[in-house]
Amino acid sequence: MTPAQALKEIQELTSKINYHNDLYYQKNTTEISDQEFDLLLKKLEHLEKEFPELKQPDSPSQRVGGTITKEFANVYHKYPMLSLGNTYSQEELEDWDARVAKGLEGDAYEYFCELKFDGVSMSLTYENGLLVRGVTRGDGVRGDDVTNNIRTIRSIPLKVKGTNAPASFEVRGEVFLPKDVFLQLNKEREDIGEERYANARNTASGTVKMQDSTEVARRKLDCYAYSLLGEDVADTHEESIQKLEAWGFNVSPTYRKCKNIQEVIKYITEWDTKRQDLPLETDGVVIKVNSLEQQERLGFTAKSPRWAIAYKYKAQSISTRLNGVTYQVGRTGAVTPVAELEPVFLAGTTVKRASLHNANQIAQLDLRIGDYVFVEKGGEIIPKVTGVDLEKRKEDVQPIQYIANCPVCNTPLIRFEGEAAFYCPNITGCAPQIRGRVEHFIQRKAMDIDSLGEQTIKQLYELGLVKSPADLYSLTREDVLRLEGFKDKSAKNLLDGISKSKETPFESVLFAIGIRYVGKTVAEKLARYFKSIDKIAEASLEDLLKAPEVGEKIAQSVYQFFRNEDSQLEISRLKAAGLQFESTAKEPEKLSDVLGNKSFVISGVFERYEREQLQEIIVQNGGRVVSSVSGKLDYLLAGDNMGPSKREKAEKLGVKIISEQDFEKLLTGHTL
Ligand SMILES: NC(=O)c1ccc[n+]([C@@H]2O[C@H](COP(=O)([O-])OP(=O)(O)OC[C@H]3O[C@@H](n4cnc5c(N)ncnc54)[C@H](O)[C@@H]3O)[C@@H](O)[C@H]2O)c1
Ligand SMILES: [Zn+2]
Repeated sequence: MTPAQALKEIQELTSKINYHNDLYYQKNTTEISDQEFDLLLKKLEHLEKEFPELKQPDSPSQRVGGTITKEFANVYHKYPMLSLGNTYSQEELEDWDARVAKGLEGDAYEYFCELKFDGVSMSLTYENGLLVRGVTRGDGVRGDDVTNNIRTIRSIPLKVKGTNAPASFEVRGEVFLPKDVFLQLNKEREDIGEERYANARNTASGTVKMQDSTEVARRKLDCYAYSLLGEDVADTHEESIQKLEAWGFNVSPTYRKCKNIQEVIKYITEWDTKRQDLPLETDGVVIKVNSLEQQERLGFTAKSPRWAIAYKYKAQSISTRLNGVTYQVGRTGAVTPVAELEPVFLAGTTVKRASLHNANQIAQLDLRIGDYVFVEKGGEIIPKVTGVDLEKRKEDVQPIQYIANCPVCNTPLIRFEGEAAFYCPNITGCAPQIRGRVEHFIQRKAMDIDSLGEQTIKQLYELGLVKSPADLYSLTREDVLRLEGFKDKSAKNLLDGISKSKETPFESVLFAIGIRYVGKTVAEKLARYFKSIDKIAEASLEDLLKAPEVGEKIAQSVYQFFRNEDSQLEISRLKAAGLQFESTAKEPEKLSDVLGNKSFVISGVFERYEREQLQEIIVQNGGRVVSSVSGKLDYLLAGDNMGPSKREKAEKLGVKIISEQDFEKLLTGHTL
């Protein structure tokens, strides 16, 4: 290769890798697999070694991939947070072992193996036994201070156990979303018509950087601790891990000390299949030299330690024939394409179907029936199609024509602006949408009618007895006895269950009626704020936006829902059936008008009040709580750890920024 060719390639690789780094770390998405990414980086490193003078100033081989954000305060790391060198091959692992041996000049050494947890790394600082800071890796030198969010993670001790921890130390750990939590979260999102999250890692990373800690708490993040830093804290990594366990940190019990690289390889082989049963995603094994003194001797490169390496498992992928594409219609009318495959054995199970994200993905992959496609198993139960084996493509294969009509009711499909999915707009006449709405309605978090299940709903629909949730309330004993397997007693049970649901409180009813984007939390907030369905139905877009946590998307959806004739009819029938459409929660007493209709945005954490308490106090005293900073806002009530971007915006717009103490002054009638 000539230097000119090398330069061109180095420049191209540099900008390509930087592009994917930006997607991965800033936008929490990916366009290529980790393995492809790692291959690009290897290529670049290789070329840079051969032509060191051509290395670009922004080379990704010299820096940790992430960056800091504006939404959080930035903190310098006491010890830089680096990346890990990685390999996918046993041979390279043995080369690394040889380099370690050479670096240690013949001294004996041991390894310590841990699984490579796939989440986001976190630095946790403890002082006098208390958690004082949680900071993201950021660019490795500085990270985002996300302490408030980290405090919501139950497995991270706020106070360490025992009395023998040093006065000051730092713990490194991986924050992750357990697989089951991730699946549940996606199920809930699908249920209210939100797009599914692509994978658990990206979702964990996005969650850690959310502005609202109460929402973070609901997401149920978890954390595994894997390193301890401080002065004279331990002699070996093993000892650090034992201390972390003793102090109450959550350490994955999957680690093992290994005498040599052969034992390491045994560990790697063993966990390749066993790791599938772990509660979280893992993508490899991290191998560390056990002695901390030896770690120090081996030192670091620009972006990773020489005393550790990540052995990454190749994604479990296989190629098989795409026999066809079928389409599923969900409760919200969203159409999901499914790949029908020539059955193939992959990672312990036979795979016949795989998910195709949406029409865009089919076009992007340029999929054709009869193609050989690569199928990959990630954390999801259903495998996904990741690419086409072009070498095996036959000449006569035709591009896939995405369907134009609903596969169930034949209504022409529509697409909403800015969304990738196609929808069947026949809300009241399309079977899976109708059944899905009833299933949503009866679920535990909604009306909680456990005497009804999917099968019964299906039968009720097929017999023409239930076409909407309201129909449930006019079912008779005779109707129910027509269902297969129902006798006197079971029929009575079913009807009693339906009847009892009339007592379900308003906020659950509001969730049950299935307004798009209105999940349980939002329903609770709306119910609390507006008090009755009539108030919500009358609310203008502007009124809706004033409710806590309601943004443009939710406001639009709620507004449209109540202007739709079918929903109006359904609500009036449910009202007639006797469901609860008013909040019975006690009205917060009006205490005064001292805040004179002034508007407040609440941000950050407060010493003496919870956020919700502040909201209540403001309303009780004649003020209003709004969700975003604008020129019309009267006060930004700022607590600790408020995002700098909010502050900046308020300053720019000339909005008064007030403290907790200022707020108390306002309450006693002072002006500021
Ligand atoms: N697909 C893409 O477009 C894309 C883009 C950028 C990065 N990536 C992926 O991210 C990787 C680079 O990310 P990186 O620099 O964070 O490196 P890395 O994720 O490969 O390794 C370093 C990280 O491993 C984590 N880790 C998990 N378990 C650990 C343990 N037991 N001990 C120590 N650390 C542990 C830590 O969070 C640490 O920060 C790439 O190799 C690539 O796979 C993919
Ligand atoms: Zn349809």
